[in-house]
Amino acid sequence: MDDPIVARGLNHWFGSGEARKQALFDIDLTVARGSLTVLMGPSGSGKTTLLTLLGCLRDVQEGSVRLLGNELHGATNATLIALRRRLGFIFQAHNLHESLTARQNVIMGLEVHGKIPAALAEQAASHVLKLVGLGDRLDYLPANLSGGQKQRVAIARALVGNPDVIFADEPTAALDKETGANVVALIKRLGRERGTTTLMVTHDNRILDQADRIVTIEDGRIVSDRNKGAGTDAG
Ligand SMILES: Nc1ncnc2c1ncn2[C@@H]1O[C@H](COP(=O)(O)OP(=O)(O)OP(=O)(O)O)[C@@H](O)[C@H]1O
Repeated sequence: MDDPIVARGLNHWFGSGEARKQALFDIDLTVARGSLTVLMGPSGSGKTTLLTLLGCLRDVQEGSVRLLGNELHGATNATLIALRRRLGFIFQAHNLHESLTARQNVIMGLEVHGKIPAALAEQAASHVLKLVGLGDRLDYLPANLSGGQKQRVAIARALVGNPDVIFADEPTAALDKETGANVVALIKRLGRERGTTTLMVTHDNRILDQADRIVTIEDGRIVSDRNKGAGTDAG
């Protein structure tokens, strides 16, 4: 099977004219199916820019990104929309709907898949909320949840649609030790059992220990690529 993420000669700029600044330089990266890859590096090094480019949240300006077999450079809107349905995003700003309960927020993660019978959607949402340790908070509103609990709702929402690829930006920052470990264990299990591929920006040591691979970016360039598991290789 094709590698789910293949970037070649990826360059990216922000701004225009005199203010134009290059954020990524000639990035080559191949990510193996089912692996957990961590992106790390100093603030401003380009981690989020790379994550959002690979996750089709930003247009590719120069170079190639093949995501799940589809070229993103010049891709049509229809292709991008279809692809996004196969992705799960966990970002720090959890963007939960304040008027919806935890379970209803997670059900929102299924809506991109079209109409799903309500009972089935509720069952799926309850199941993932239990997996992230919120089985006793299904009907709570975000206002009545802690920061870490809200983050877990956002994680459940990203996972409920069985994404092929998960893109995560510091997903465990607001979590206590045990919950953070549980979330990573869940991501690892999805990788093993379903071949879910995860690319994650983090400095969390608990995750670095568990990662298959650690890619370090500095000043928009990959400066180190450490393969801890088998089967993955630098692009
Ligand atoms: N929308 C933008 N407009 C202009 N410059 C930007 C924009 N987004 C990012 N940059 C610049 O691109 C570079 C890379 O930023 P990026 O957010 O990818 O870094 P990062 O490694 O994710 O940083 P952090 O760890 O602080 O989140 C930085 O110099 C940043 O200032």
